[in-house]
Amino acid sequence: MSSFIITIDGPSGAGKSTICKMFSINDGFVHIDTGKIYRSIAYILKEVTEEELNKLELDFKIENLQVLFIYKGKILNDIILSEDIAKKASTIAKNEFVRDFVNKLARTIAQEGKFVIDGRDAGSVIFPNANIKFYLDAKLEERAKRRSKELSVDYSQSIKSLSCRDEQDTQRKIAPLVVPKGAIIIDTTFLSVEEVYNKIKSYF
Ligand SMILES: Nc1ncnc2c1ncn2[C@@H]1O[C@H](COP(=O)(O)OP(=O)(O)OP(=O)(O)O)[C@@H](O)[C@H]1O
Ligand SMILES: Nc1ccn([C@H]2C[C@H](O)[C@@H](COP(=O)(O)O)O2)c(=O)n1
Repeated sequence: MSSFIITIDGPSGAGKSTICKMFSINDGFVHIDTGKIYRSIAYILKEVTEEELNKLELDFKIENLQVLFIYKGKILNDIILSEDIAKKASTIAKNEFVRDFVNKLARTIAQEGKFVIDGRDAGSVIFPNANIKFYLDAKLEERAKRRSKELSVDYSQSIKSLSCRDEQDTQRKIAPLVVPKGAIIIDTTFLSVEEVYNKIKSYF
């Protein structure tokens, strides 16, 4: 069994999922969004305990090169996009047992084929031997602008919730958001989506 793995890490709103989707459409990579696994757990479980998580039957299927996360027959991907779910996801992501669950699921999915995987620790912890690693960044103000446009929420509210998540995601003890060893850093603040994609492609 063999797989070709690209990891893309970075803070919320840096443009990771957007670029991963382009890799699916243009280059045939299966996209695994590890944030969606954290969000699914946050959405399903009222209280996230190790016992509840061990019983959790979170299924997945790959459709059109996207990994869909399924609970009791319901696809969760499009109903876990709110900033409230994201905040809860960021909070539960501090737990070691939650991280172990997510890492195991991501590795199970990426067994054979071409995968582009985004998150906070995709290249540092989940796939340290990835074929190529990227770290996308952007200024907080630009990320908040993007997020408030996408979710139709107030800009100052976006600034608040993104800074709170940045703080939690970079300061936690286990697998904090870092630039993975060997990752190529791209600041997307002043780049269009196409410019970011072309820059990444120039490294292949
Ligand atoms: N280079 C860019 N220029 C302008 N807007 C962008 C750019 N990249 C992404 N966006 C927009 O910013 C928003 C956030 O992008 P995206 O969801 O890809 O970020 P992300 O890094 O995956 O965030 P998260 O970790 O929260 O999932 C989207 O609405 C997307 O269309
Ligand atoms: N590899 C990952 C992916 C996600 N998380 C946590 C931290 C994020 O704030 C939250 C939601 O992620 P998003 O969908 O915004 O990418 O999930 C993490 O800790 N590690």
